[in-house]
Parts: sequence; structure tokens; C-alpha cells
Amino acid sequence: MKNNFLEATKGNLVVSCQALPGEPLHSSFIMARMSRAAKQAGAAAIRANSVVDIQAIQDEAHLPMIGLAKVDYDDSPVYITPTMKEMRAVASTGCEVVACDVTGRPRPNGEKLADIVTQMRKEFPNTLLMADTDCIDSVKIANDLNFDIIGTTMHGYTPATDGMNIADDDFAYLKEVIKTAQHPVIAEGKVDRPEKAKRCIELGCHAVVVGGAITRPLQIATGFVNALK
Ligand SMILES: CC(=O)N[C@H](C=O)[C@@H](O)[C@H](O)[C@H](O)COP(=O)(O)O
Repeated sequence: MKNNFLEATKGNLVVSCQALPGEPLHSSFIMARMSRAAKQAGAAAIRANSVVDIQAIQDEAHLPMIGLAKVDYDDSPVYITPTMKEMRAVASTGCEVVACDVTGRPRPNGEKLADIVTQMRKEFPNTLLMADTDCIDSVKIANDLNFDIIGTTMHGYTPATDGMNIADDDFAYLKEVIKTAQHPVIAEGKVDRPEKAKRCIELGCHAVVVGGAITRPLQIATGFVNALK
């Protein structure tokens, strides 16, 4: 029996509340307050990075959550919940969904994504798995490994997709993802206007994740400053 994340988020907004070390708002307390604002606005769920942030947000917002852990390893470019160790730590918080990189690139310590998925299904049968994909080939990997949710998170953030944006050409790439995916699609990555979020749902996405446009004031202020230059 899986949890009710998919029912709770259908057609709805998920707010990503993340600030890495080095970002102005890096703080679990502040991320929890961000989640409070998202909840008051009517968001259905929160996406968050790191066990401490997830726990702070769970205590504050009591909303379903997509959890992840961004960790850099020397031997791999994969940084979103890259190994079984981070998968287990994130799932142990009790968050409804664990998200991880699904880009076909080698993982740290030679770990194999298929083995990680098998192990997660054994240890956390109620937890949903979200594939953070970058391209159609990765969506097919997510299909083959039976991920519960397919996200567009990494589109534009890998060498193969550098500079691309899911909104280009009236979401041509997103339409392709929706056609290919065998599980619900969550649009994520550079959705920076309410109209774009609405379009993602109209096109058939299950839900949409918005991060920086809501929770990264440095990014938002920079947009205004640059517009006045
Ligand atoms: C590529 C990557 O590492 N994305 C991360 C994934 O969790 C976050 O830094 C993003 O903020 C999130 O995906 C939401 O996207 P946006 O902030 O563009 O709305």
C-alpha cells in the first residue's frame, strides 16, 4: 500500500523550499517558514533537500513531502540523492516521496540505480520514488525501473541538455515526456510564472513543482536588478 501523495497533489502546486550552504537563506528554520507560506497559499506539498530541512518542514507544515539529499561525490556528477545511503536517510524521515537523479550517468561508488530501486522497494514499500530526469532516454530508464513519478527536474542541467528549458516552444519537450512516461509526470525546473504552471497542468502533468520563483529571493531580486540595467 503506497501513501496518498498522488491523490493529495493531483492538479496542484508543490513548492520547493531549498537553500544550499552558501545561499542567503540556508537554514532549516527559514525553510520551515517558507513551507508555512506555501501552505497558507494553498500549496499541496513541499519538496525539500536534506534530512534536517525535511524534518523541520514536517514539524511546521504537516504537508506531504518530496525529500531528497544533495551530496557531491568526487567520482560522479550525480548529486541528487546519489547513493543508497542518502536514499535510506531521506526515506527514514517518513517523507512520502524520495526523489533521485535518473540521468543515465554513473553513480558514486559504482552503485547501480536498478539495485538501489530494488533495495528501496524492499526496505520502504510505502514510499514513492520520483525520477529526476533530464531527457527522453532517462524517462525510458524511469519507465523500465518502474519509478512512481517522473519529474523533468534535470532537463537543462546535464551536459546533454545544457541551456534547455521545458517551456521552450510551448513546452514541446514536456509534451514528449508526457507521451513517453508510463507514470504520472511532475513538471519541475524553471517554472517561473503562474501561467506556465497552469499550462503544465493543462498539458497533462500530474502536478507542478515551483522552487526559485517562490523561495529564492536572491534569484528573484537579481531578475529585477538586471531588468533595470
Ligand atoms: C537542477 C536542480 O538541482 N534542481 C533542484 C532540485 O531539487 C532545485 O535546486 C530546484 O530549485 C528545483 O528543481 C525547482 O526548480 P526551480 O527552482 O527552477 O523552480
